Amino acid sequence: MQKMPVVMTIAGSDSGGGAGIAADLKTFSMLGVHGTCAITSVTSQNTRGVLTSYDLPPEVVSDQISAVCEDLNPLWAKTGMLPSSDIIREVADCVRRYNFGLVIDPVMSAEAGGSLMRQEALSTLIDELVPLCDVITPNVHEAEVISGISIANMNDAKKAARVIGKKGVNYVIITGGHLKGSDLIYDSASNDYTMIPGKLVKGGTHGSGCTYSAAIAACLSRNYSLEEASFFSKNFVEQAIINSSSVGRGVAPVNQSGGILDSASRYHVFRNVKKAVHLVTGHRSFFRLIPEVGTNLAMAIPDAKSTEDVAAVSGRIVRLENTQVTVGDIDFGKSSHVARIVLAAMDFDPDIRAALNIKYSKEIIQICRDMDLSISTFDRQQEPKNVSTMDWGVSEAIISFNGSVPDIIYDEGGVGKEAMIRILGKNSINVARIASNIADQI
Ligand SMILES: Cc1ncc(COP(=O)(O)O)c(N)n1
Repeated sequence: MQKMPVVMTIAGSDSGGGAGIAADLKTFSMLGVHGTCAITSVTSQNTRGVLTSYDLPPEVVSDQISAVCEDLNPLWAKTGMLPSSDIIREVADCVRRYNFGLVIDPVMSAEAGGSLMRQEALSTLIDELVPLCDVITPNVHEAEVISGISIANMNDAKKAARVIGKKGVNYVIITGGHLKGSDLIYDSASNDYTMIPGKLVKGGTHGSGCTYSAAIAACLSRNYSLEEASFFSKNFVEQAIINSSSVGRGVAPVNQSGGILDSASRYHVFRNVKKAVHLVTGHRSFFRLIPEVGTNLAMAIPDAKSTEDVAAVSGRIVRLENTQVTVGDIDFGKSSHVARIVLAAMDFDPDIRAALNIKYSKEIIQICRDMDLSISTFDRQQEPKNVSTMDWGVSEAIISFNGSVPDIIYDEGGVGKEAMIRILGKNSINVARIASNIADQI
């Protein structure tokens, strides 16, 4: 039997399942560590805010921590909601007694409203627990409160991080919802700063801070360096935000499984495109089908929303004498043309996720007919101004085919526009096989 790292969260419960121990345990589970928990407070909460909270007696908090530590021996823990000075002191005693590594997420209030910490507890946290921790992960607002410095830009964030570092923390990570999406890591031993670049992603963020600090603790327990842990955790939270779902009427909770599903489907699509590219580049006569503009072969992840979700050959497949070669690597977001064909087809049938373009000739269309492929067409002369040809043409061909996606969509070109055939299918290997069959016959 394999041995999983054990990680503990010391935090509040959120009845709405979005933040606190719910977010932490979901994160631990997604990151392959065994999650344990010590509950500090039971909040009656939903996506619209905290209604009431009931703090557990401090000794019940330390009892839970002891029960976990004396059996499961977690090497890392994270704290979330620590509502009172008494609870913070119990936690500090436990950190000294059991000596686990500690990540502090200095939770002060709920995003949707409601304080999660008594006023007097803040100085206890700073004076008695912060000096015992390895990493603290405040957002900009929390960093302002702890450091007393107001933060408008990266320079202010650096000053605040230094002040917080002086309280006895090894690493301060200021998370960047307000720093244009970038995070700042301050290493107080070497006085170094590292920026982890990011982007502001759209989606629900309830539980994002909890998820981030839980991911850091999980990564550290798997022996990631702090920089690797922050890089990974940032990406994990971005994916959790992008994949959030509005399960209630307030702020949508993040979805920890989003990133993993996304990476898994990207990996699957990447491999599929790679095999498909091998099929056509290894074919003895595929070059005969390559149009002037080159061929591309694209496949989208399920639920693709933009060309970023579609993998293709970055510089297309081109003819080189009597062979065909790829120019550039397979990657997501590198094809606009063929990727748009896929996205347009997916609007009609989400199962059709791959496309490949080849040159047009009457002979090739006849071969397609003989192969019993379904065929539709559009006329470039009819194209309205200010539309994307791929979106418009592909939709036209599908609409005139009674709304279902045919195997082949072609057009005979226009002034300065090369005529083209597109092969569509469920995955890129399928369309590459069809292309190879056509090439066999030409
Ligand atoms: C029990 C508990 N812990 C932490 C948070 C903060 O999370 P958020 O700021 O995303 O609401 C919360 N709302 N509830």
